[in-house]
Amino acid sequence: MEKIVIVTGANSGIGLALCERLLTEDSQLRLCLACRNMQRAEAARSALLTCHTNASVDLLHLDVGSVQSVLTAAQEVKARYSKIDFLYLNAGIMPNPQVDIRAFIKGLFSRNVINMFATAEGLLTQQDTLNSDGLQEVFATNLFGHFLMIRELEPLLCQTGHTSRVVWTSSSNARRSAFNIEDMQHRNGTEPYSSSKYASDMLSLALNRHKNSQGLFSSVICPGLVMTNLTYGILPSFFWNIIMPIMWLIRIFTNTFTLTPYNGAEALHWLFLQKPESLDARAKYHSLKSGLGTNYTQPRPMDVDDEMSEVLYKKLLKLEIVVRRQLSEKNADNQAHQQYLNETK
Ligand SMILES: NC(=O)C1=CN([C@@H]2O[C@H](COP(=O)(O)OP(=O)(O)OC[C@H]3O[C@@H](n4cnc5c(N)ncnc54)[C@H](OP(=O)(O)O)[C@@H]3O)[C@@H](O)[C@H]2O)C=CC1
Ligand SMILES: CC(C)CCC[C@@H](C)[C@H]1CC[C@H]2C3=C(CC[C@]12C)[C@@]1(C)CCC(=O)C[C@@H]1CC3
Repeated sequence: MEKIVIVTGANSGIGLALCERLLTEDSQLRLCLACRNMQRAEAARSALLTCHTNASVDLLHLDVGSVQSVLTAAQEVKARYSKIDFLYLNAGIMPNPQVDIRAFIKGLFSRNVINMFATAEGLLTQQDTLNSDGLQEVFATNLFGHFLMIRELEPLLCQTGHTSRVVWTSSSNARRSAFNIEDMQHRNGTEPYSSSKYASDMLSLALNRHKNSQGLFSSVICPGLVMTNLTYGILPSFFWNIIMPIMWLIRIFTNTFTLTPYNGAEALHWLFLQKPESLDARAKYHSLKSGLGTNYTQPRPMDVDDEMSEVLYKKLLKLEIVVRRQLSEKNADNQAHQQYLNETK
């Protein structure tokens, strides 16, 4: 039977590279590109079909940062498919990134230099905003929208006799010290990206605890440092091109500089080939590239604990109730307003 695979943020970067790799791996699979920008999604679909002429590639409109869009997209998925084999939760943003140059120069001469290049610890801050649902945008996009998607798709993801997988594209930038359980949306800090990625690590652990018995398995990956629209938002592309030889040099010391989307998608692809029972719920699977040019996947322990992941899971469930209520009130208001307009006409 054909495998159904959904990839969020599939129109560029690591998501698109993953789609390409999956179609090369299994020409029978049914791939669904879940994207907010349908023009770019069409372009991605055409590019994939150029190399894989007979492939089944569907498009789904999904703005994972909008509650209404997630609910509508999930309805559409339930109407189209009777099961989901893989749901890759890959869409992500890092708005208004700022590199702390002084911390970077200081770090260059410290013993922590390799770790600094691998994780960007102490180097990066972002400016976050509120979205139209009243949620912090980074939290809503990188974490909550995906959580809501899983909740909505539970009838397909948790079926007796069938195993489903969700895979989070996390980051080496995920850090416990950037996350505060009392402020899970990171309203008050300057590292919303790091916080949201750490939250996804914890949520994956909680999902495994609650859902493995219902056939749903969750994993977390880190793609390494990859040249994509996201990294071109941190420093301009010409700068990255100039320092490329240095980056190749750094790769000898930290294999995390995977650099191309193809390499970055290594762990996502590797997980597609693994049996879920063989995976470690507490591990993050890293895409790595050695100095000699070999791609490989390596599990590394995550800095997560059961207790905090459980608190986060409960808080997300509570927030889900709140946003659903707010949305139905908003929709009822809109309907009443529309009715009023029709009547006065
Ligand atoms: N590049 C890197 O070095 C690293 C990246 N990552 C993670 O990898 C993932 C993919 O990023 P990457 O390929 O690098 O960057 P890209 O910017 O190329 O890809 C991000 C994708 O997410 C989509 N997206 C963003 N916001 C939304 C939204 N609200 N709804 C639906 N789709 C959305 C983008 O679509 P659109 O075209 O509409 O913007 C795009 O397709 C992200 O989660 C990122 O955090 C992790 C570690 C390192
Ligand atoms: C190579 C140098 C001369 C200059 C690069 C310095 C920094 C801009 C980069 C060093 C480590 C990088 C890094 C990321 C962004 C760019 C760096 C800070 C990420 C945060 C990008 C997104 C992620 O999810 C993880 C990356 C970790 C490493």
